[in-house]
Amino acid sequence: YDDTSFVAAVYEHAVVWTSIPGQPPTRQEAIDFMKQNLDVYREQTREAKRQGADIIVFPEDGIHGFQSRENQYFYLETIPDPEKIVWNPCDDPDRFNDTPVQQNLSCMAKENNIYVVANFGDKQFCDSSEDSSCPNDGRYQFNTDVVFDNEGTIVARYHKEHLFMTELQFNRPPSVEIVTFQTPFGKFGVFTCFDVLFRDPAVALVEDCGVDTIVFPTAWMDVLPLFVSVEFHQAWAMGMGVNFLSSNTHVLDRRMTGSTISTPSGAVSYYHDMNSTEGRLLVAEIPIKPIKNGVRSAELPITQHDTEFVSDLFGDPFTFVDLTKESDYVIICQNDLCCSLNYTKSGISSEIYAFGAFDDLHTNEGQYYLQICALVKCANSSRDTCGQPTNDAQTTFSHLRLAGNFKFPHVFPEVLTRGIGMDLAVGEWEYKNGAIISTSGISKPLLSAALFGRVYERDDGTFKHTSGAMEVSPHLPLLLILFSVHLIGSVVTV
Ligand SMILES: NC(=O)CCCC[C@@H]1SC[C@@H]2NC(=O)N[C@@H]21
Repeated sequence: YDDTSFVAAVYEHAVVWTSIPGQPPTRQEAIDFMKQNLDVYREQTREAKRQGADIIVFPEDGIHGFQSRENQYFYLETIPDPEKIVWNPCDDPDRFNDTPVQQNLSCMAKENNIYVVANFGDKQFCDSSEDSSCPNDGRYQFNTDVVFDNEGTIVARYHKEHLFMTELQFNRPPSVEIVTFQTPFGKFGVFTCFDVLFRDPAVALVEDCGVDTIVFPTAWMDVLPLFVSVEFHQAWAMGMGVNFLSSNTHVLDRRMTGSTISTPSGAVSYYHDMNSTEGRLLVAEIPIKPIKNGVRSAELPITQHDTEFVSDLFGDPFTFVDLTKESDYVIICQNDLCCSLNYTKSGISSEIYAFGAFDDLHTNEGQYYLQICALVKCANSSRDTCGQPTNDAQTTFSHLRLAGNFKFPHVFPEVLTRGIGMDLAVGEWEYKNGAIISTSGISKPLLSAALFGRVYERDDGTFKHTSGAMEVSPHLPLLLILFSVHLIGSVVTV
């Protein structure tokens, strides 16, 4: 690294694992399995260093795979808290019992003079007579990210806060952990996979701790059109104005692929491949201090929408309007959110696109409040397929401007096109003043473009829609004008 940039590496790993619930392995069998993954990690760490990397990130569950709670136990080590104990497992391997994974990772970091970020399971024993939250089996099993510095010392340990619904093998930590680590190439924050949908610790690391770069081990299952790994993780980097190093596991029968090295200007390097069974190393030079976007200006539509319909997008009833013309300016609203789209497209007439708004509680696979403006390719020519997953498209957009009147600050811009696999159209659009803008067009067929707003403020139930009794919107006068225009438009149409 120099004073302004460093070299980041992420490795998407095709994890070697087996799990037969009810038939736990012996500890030695578990170690032998993990060793197979660690051998790959060692080889990739060496290669990353050869390419100049200062830090390498490995994926969630990449060392032990996906286990039942009972089986997971045999893959766990007790990982000491680096805030309390300074430990270099490579230099001092016998300080604690039974720590082969930590020794292996620590020596990998030391031998290659590189920071290593890895995810595996931490066990912490507890006593229910002293700790009322202590699990029945007398131990916490934490989904854990561990960071080794370039000499092999453990410098950070993070226990995942927001476990995904299938992660019954792990426990949530007693309180949310906000974990940072300082390097010669900037301040880093760490969180894991499903955490990215929630405020703490993710947003706190950026807004309260001022980190420059997030390291993000993940085991992310794609869901088209708005939850594709590389699309969502690039969007988070752009929306939050930080570097984002996402390393995914590569398990195709679970729809897990897609890793990125992203900056606030978009992905510098990414990998997404549903055909190959191979892992992939990404290495890229990125700025130590990411340049953040300017403050968003409120974008407010001035006319109202055409014929509306409601269709489901990943469980959310979006209010959509379809794009009937080759070039148009359309507005669509739902609850407090109004979205505008200016576009020019060319494609075959059987393909339909819809532009929609969603402003409500998302309830599918977790509950969280969203405000989303989304342009989507419908799965077929029927309107009720708008929002359904499809990776088939032929229509291109030669001009695009997508905005919304978001009044909450966390908005993530997403663009997904059909390339050989999933494609992010890097360099063909920008996120500026709160809008997705493509002036010269997006060359590949468009699957989706969206402003994904996450309304953390409503999660605790104290903020409601402006139509509710709790709060009066500062935009109420404008919404009334919009609504009147809508009514007039409806009367004229009738
Ligand atoms: N390991 C995890 O924490 C996986 C969670 C990420 C999955 C994302 S979040 C919402 C979408 N639902 C999915 O099935 N995949 C997406």
